Amino acid sequence: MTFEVRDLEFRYREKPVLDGASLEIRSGEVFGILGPNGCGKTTLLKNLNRNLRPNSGSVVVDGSDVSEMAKKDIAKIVAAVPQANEIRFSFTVRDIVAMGRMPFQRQFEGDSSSDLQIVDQALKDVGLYDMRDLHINEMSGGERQRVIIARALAQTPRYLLMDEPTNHLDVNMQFEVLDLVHRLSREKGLTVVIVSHDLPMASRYCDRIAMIHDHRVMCCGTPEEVLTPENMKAVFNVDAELSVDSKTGKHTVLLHGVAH
Ligand SMILES: Nc1ncnc2c1ncn2[C@@H]1O[C@H](COP(=O)(O)OP(=O)(O)OP(=O)(O)O)[C@@H](O)[C@H]1O
Repeated sequence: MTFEVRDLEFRYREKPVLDGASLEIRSGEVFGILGPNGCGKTTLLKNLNRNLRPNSGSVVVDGSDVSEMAKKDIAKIVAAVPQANEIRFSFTVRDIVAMGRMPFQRQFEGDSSSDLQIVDQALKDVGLYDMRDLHINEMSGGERQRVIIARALAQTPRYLLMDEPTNHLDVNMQFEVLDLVHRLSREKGLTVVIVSHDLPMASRYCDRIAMIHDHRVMCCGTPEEVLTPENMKAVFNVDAELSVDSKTGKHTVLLHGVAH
């Protein structure tokens, strides 16, 4: 089972963003999409679940072209955690997480007991079970972010798309959230696609990384293959190196500064 992007071209009106982007995301991996501001990471992510449609090329999930699938069928397989989590109405946390079950329900059908179990598990997974009856507008930015992650988990997806998921989170919560999705990937085979600016976090958690540069996938591979000093200089103009954290044995990126 894979998520494939084949020779994708995407323009906003006349503005070319992606031109010939191709990659393959493998089942069960944590896959990072990195690149500088404005290179098209969010645009690529939105093409994966047909939030946007490419001008040419295709996106194929588990053998099916997403352009030929019903939105509801895509939502049964692919859940998204978008970047901005504006929720205008005052729903409770539980109500919002329960929205993740909608692709599996008929119109006007209520939550079944198995839906409720899945919702409660998602709330526990993100540490919000005790806050389930609060209204979303009573919560902090980081707590809201976890509500949106729980809603996506309640979709019981095979693929979880996360756009800068740790943006509003303090460092402890960044580790909690990334540890959680990493564990779900290992234990339940969830495939996680993360758009990020955080090179140390990406190198620590991602099995493979795609670097977007000059409208295409410049390189794709393991952190060792992609996060070379040469690539980080070429793409971000920084002097940086991939290193192994002596305490955890995990990858990290040492950022020395602007390249000269
Ligand atoms: N709705 C839109 N209409 C027109 N141009 C857009 C739109 N959304 C994004 N763009 C432009 O397309 C380009 C790619 O945007 P995108 O958000 O995909 O980049 P990104 O790599 O995710 O950026 P960042 O790291 O800053 O979040 C940018 O130049 C952006 O200004």
